[in-house]
Amino acid sequence: MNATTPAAMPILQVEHLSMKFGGLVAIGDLSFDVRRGEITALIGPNGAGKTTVFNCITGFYKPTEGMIRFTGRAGNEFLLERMPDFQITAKAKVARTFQNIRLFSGMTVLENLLVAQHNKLMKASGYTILGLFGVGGYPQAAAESIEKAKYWLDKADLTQRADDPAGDLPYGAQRRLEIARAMCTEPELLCLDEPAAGLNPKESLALNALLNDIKANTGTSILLIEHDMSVVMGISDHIVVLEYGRKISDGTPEEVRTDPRVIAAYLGVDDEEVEEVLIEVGDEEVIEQLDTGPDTEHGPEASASMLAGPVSDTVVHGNGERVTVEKGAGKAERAGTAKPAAATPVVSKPAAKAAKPAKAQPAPGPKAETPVKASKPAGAAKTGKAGPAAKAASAAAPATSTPAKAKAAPASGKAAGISNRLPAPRGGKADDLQLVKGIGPVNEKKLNAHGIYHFDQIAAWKKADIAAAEAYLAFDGRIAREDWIGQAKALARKAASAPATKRGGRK
Ligand SMILES: Nc1ncnc2c1ncn2[C@@H]1O[C@H](COP(=O)(O)OP(=O)(O)OP(=O)(O)O)[C@@H](O)[C@H]1O
Repeated sequence: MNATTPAAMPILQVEHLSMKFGGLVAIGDLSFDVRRGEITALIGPNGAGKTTVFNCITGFYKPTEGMIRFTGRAGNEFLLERMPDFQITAKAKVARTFQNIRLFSGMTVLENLLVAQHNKLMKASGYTILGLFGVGGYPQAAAESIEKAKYWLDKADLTQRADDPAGDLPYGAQRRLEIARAMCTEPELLCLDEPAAGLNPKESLALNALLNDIKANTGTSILLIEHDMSVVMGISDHIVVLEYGRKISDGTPEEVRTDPRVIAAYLGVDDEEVEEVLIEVGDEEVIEQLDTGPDTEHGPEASASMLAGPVSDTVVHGNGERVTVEKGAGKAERAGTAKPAAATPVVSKPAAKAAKPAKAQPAPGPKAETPVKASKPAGAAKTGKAGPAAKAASAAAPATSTPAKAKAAPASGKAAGISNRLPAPRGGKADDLQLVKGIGPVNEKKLNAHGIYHFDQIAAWKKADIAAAEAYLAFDGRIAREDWIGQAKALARKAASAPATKRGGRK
């Protein structure tokens, strides 16, 4: 088999794709391949253009420019941008699921799988009532459809629920049913839009198993949009990263997870996960340099998309390598807050960095396997790194490290918009805000930078403060969802009654 046989050809070639909505460029000159039989993930921060790419591939949108070439198993070639959506499904055999589950919730699980095969059954009936009464190939097609439905019920671990209404299934099972239903159409390419959204870790594992099974046993190629990095990194062969509608990285999970441009785009994950990714990458200095807050010149005030143009910055790695990083897609940037003074690199920071000798990059291979916690000491053990000493110093004297930020807090006050900021922690000792579920180390740092150090400050937040904090942390609705105020009130009460020494205790 040579490189030009259909089996060796990518199943999908996206070439110079652009999609404009009026003046907004949702996708700009995007090119990437989906290789046959592989799982390709499309990731990026919210609004990066992922769903728009899906909508162009599946015919929901006609792209402004560019070509989407689909090559089937038999060598049949289609230019999807020229086809109506129903033909993309029927002829090119591209199936998709949506961000929001779209099942027939009143039908049983089995019926959902049979309905998916409606076209095939109608064809077998010859589109006549006689077909339904057994004339022609209908009975055989009906039997095959039931067999196929049973097969996918089993694969999706739904056999026990076959007769239950689809709407009664738990969320994770509904997601698997959607995929099983799509698979009943025997697609060559399966496009999944955030299949792990809302799943718990156990359900995510079940989803991974189902997708791996599809890859191993059906020959269906998978293109998925996903924010859940455990799914993306766990099952993808190939990852394409978008930011502001442009491709910023394209490679294996290992290549992408260590790409500073991807780290800058925060892998489309929440702040706590960013920290984990950076620790895994082993280059803590990158986050320090990227954590400079929103860019006022190129940020969301100018545009929610790439109209603002790429924002470049040069990041110096621990090993002395200088890498130009395109920034600006961070959720905080899009939140529309002005750049807080606290976020501006303090004068001492570059000096401290300059003093740091080059550090060895950890070997890429085993690092991916290394648990986050285990990789921490490795980072700290890097040759001659000044960081650990600095960290030790800050651990020993937290009050002296926070005031540096605190001094900057008043300047950032107006931008922050949180009413009860403090210039410094009371008594020089901040509460351990990480005790509030949903506040990780990165968010604690950000809150401190905004003059929030104590549980009672969070407990006293009003609606406007929550909105301001969410804009800064880029947590739409999360503070209310996780009841930070309630948690903080309880923690404040506990802290008030506990001896002073316990206030800063970790979880
Ligand atoms: N029909 C539309 N009309 C106008 N603008 C649109 C339309 N569809 C998408 N956009 C814009 O295009 C940009 C990309 O949106 P898209 O939904 O593709 O991003 P995404 O990466 O899928 O985001 P998310 O992860 O939040 O789903 C956004 O700025 C969005 O507002």
